Amino acid sequence: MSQLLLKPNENEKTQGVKIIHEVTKENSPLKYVEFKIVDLAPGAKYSETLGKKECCIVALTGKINVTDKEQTFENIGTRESVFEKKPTDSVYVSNDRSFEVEGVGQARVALCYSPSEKQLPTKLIKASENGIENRGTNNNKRMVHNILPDSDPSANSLLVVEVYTETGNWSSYPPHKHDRDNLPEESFLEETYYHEMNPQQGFVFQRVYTDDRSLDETMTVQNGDVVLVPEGYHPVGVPEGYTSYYLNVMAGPTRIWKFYNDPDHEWILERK
Ligand SMILES: O=C[C@H](O)[C@@H](O)[C@H](O)CC(=O)O
Repeated sequence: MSQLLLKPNENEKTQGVKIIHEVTKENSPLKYVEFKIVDLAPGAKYSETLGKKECCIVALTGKINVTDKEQTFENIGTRESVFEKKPTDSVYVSNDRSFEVEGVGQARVALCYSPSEKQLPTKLIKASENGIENRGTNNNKRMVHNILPDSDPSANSLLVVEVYTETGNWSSYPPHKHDRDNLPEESFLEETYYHEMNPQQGFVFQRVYTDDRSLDETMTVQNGDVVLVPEGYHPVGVPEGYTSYYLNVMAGPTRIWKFYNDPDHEWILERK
């Protein structure tokens, strides 16, 4: 199995707190992005102290209370399933702060991390503040919720977005990459994908590949899997009958999302 494909692995940290995914600089090829999926039982609490990194706490499903010991945000979260296809609430917490997340009911939380030196204000990112984009044409259509885009100055290096791709469509397509620190042509952003499928037994194909094909992995990705994108193009194809969801975390030396399309496939953008 590809080293870039991570299957969910339940690790009960404390009673009612299960770590489903934990991607760190120590256990992955990534140097900027770190990521966790945490399941919280009602009343269960997960806490963490951040060093020189920032965190976007995404209420994926269910409701949570979040505090950074100075502010508390209660009952945040808008959906019981990501496939309700509505934006959710998130909380940004900066470097050198602590936070605690409590499950109000059963909840799944994504913790999205990247490097941060200059402490910024803790911020509730309300669902209603997510920019919604409908991208693409033909069978390349997808809906994007911009949770923490590069147009939002609330973070130092972190970018967070969620994407819905319907039956028989492709997203992160035409294949694009952002693996060179070469602005204005291209920015270098590592990326993680946290995938969900509806119905749950579904799968998508995701390819991660470089121009020289020194990296060229095509993965069958299932519900709850994480895909790491240290470099390269990273298109996703969704089979007939299924809806794909993924949460993207991106970070690199400069907080700009400037991607470069694979020249072999960029022509599809010219179609009417
Ligand atoms: O680089 C960003 C990720 O590949 C996705 O967020 C992608 O942009 C989603 C899409 O536009 O299809």
